[in-house]
Amino acid sequence: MAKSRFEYVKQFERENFLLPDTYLIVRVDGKGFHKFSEEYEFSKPNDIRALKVMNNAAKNLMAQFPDIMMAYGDSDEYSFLLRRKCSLFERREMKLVSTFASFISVNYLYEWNLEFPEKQIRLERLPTFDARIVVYPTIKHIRDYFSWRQVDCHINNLYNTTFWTLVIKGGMTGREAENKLLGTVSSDKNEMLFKEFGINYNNESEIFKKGTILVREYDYTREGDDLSKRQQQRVEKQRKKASIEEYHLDIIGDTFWNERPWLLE
Ligand SMILES: Nc1nc2c(ncn2[C@@H]2O[C@H](COP(=O)(O)OP(=O)(O)OP(=O)(O)O)[C@@H](O)[C@H]2O)c(=O)[nH]1
Ligand SMILES: [Mg+2]
Ligand SMILES: [Mg+2]
Repeated sequence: MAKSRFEYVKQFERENFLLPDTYLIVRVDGKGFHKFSEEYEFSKPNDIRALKVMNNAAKNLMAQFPDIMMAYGDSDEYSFLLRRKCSLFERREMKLVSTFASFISVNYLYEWNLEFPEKQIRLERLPTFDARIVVYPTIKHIRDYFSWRQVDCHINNLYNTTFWTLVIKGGMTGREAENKLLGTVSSDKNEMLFKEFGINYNNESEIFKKGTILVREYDYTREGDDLSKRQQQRVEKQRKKASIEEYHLDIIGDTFWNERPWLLE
């Protein structure tokens, strides 16, 4: 094909092919959801319907890309684990990051319209998401990564639950509640909720306390380099057909990982 004299500009493009044989985690996060949640009047501290929108958008993403083995989400964020052998977009970083960000944004809007037909999204505040991708070499990193996000969910949720209880039930201003919580640890907040408001934090919904785990569940066949082309295609097909299950587990710990060896194949 004849090249135009302008074609040389293409040489300036750069591509980052992510390290092969490593786990990839893509994390998406809603842009300015503090404002977004105020504008569309999310319940405080947690809006179960908004979480459902987020979870459904993440499920759509998993259904679209069978290389996503599992995902974890809370608040306005989701982390997706891509399998070690993933060759999606030839592991091109920019392709992966931009596709995930745009896919989650449009799916969030789509799912929002199904869940909240009464709350129309306005052009001035559309839901948009950023995305980043991190390469991890070992299973330990992946397990620690998901524990990190889940602990973060717990810490934020305990804080938000106490903060909004002080404001809504305790009649404090935001500033007053903030000051009261300054320097407190988990046990202080638990005690505050219980003693002053009769709320046992343990009885709060699991989805709020522990976040949501989405898992691609299927009959496990060991993969690896030694599979024939035919076997590989069979495993590939299985992965595509696999069901995507939603859990709200106490901890993403040993039992979770040991029961699902294919996630970290
Ligand atoms: N009331 C309410 N607010 C929520 C809920 N989920 C998320 N949010 C809001 O969304 C924010 C998400 O936090 P961040 O992602 O750190 O902050 P952000 O405002 O999105 O800012 P950037 O991510 O930096 O663009 C929270 O701080 C809350 O204000 C919810 O269920 N209810
Ligand atoms: Mg955000
Ligand atoms: Mg966030």
